[in-house]
Amino acid sequence: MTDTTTTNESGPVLQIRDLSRRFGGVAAVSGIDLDVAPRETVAIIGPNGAGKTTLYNMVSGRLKPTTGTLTFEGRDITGLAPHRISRLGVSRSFQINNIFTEMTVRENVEVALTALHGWGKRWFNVATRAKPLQDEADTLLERLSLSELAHKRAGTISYGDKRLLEIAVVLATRPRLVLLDEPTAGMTPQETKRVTALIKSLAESGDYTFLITEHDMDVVFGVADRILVMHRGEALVVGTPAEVRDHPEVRRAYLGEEDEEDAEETAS
Ligand SMILES: Nc1ncnc2c1ncn2[C@@H]1O[C@H](COP(=O)(O)OP(=O)(O)OP(=O)(O)O)[C@@H](O)[C@H]1O
Repeated sequence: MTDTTTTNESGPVLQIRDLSRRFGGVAAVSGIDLDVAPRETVAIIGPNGAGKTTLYNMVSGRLKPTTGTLTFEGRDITGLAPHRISRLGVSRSFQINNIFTEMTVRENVEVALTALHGWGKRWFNVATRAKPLQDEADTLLERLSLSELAHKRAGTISYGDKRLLEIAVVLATRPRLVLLDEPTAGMTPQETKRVTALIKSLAESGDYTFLITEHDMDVVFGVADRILVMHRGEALVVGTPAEVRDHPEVRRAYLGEEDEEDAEETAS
């Protein structure tokens, strides 16, 4: 059996144990074990219907597990509501609908920062005066390559930039675990390349811990420290990109469910 856990001196950020979810007779996720260490980037991949979304939705609280446990920083979060899990420090990207389109790019980040600092509705007054907050917003915009768009209305920027802004907003809440759900979905190849490089640099900064689902294998192999490969609800293998790439069962799972050309791309 594959060991899908890892040990870390300071303990895992996220610990998944024997996690399962059934929908009637369908075992969407079965007996998943996974540890995500601090500052690690773990990607979940697998063919269509493998159970990635179901697993991801259990971690964020959108779905309750049928059995098993989820532990975040030593605390049992199994079955907690999404907002409670989020308040504990697990932030997920929302695919753009957490962006205020009428506000500028910078204001969007400032709103998220004021929420973090607990200034609530006074955000605008505070935001226009508080230098540390502005500096923090600038730093985040710079990290996401959005500085040049800081004064543009968020509704007017490109799709790829909106996704980056959305990541900036998520990071502004200083999450200790960031869930990115298909961060490059719907992007042009150029946008995908740019976003992949940025996620990689954020991951390499050592400031964040990421759990990512993604269909694009170039993105996955470009950013992940470890990859969990799911197949029919189960963990087929977890390992480094090199281990996963060379794993015969992974090749077979993809070869079995995709056409040969796709599978070769996946494995290359
Ligand atoms: N709400 C639901 N009700 C019934 N069955 C479901 C439900 N959600 C998922 N399933 C089933 O659970 C299995 C896993 O689905 P899931 O969406 O988690 O897979 P996935 O790996 O995310 O697939 P994809 O890559 O196509 O998004 C599939 O057989 C799917 O049909």
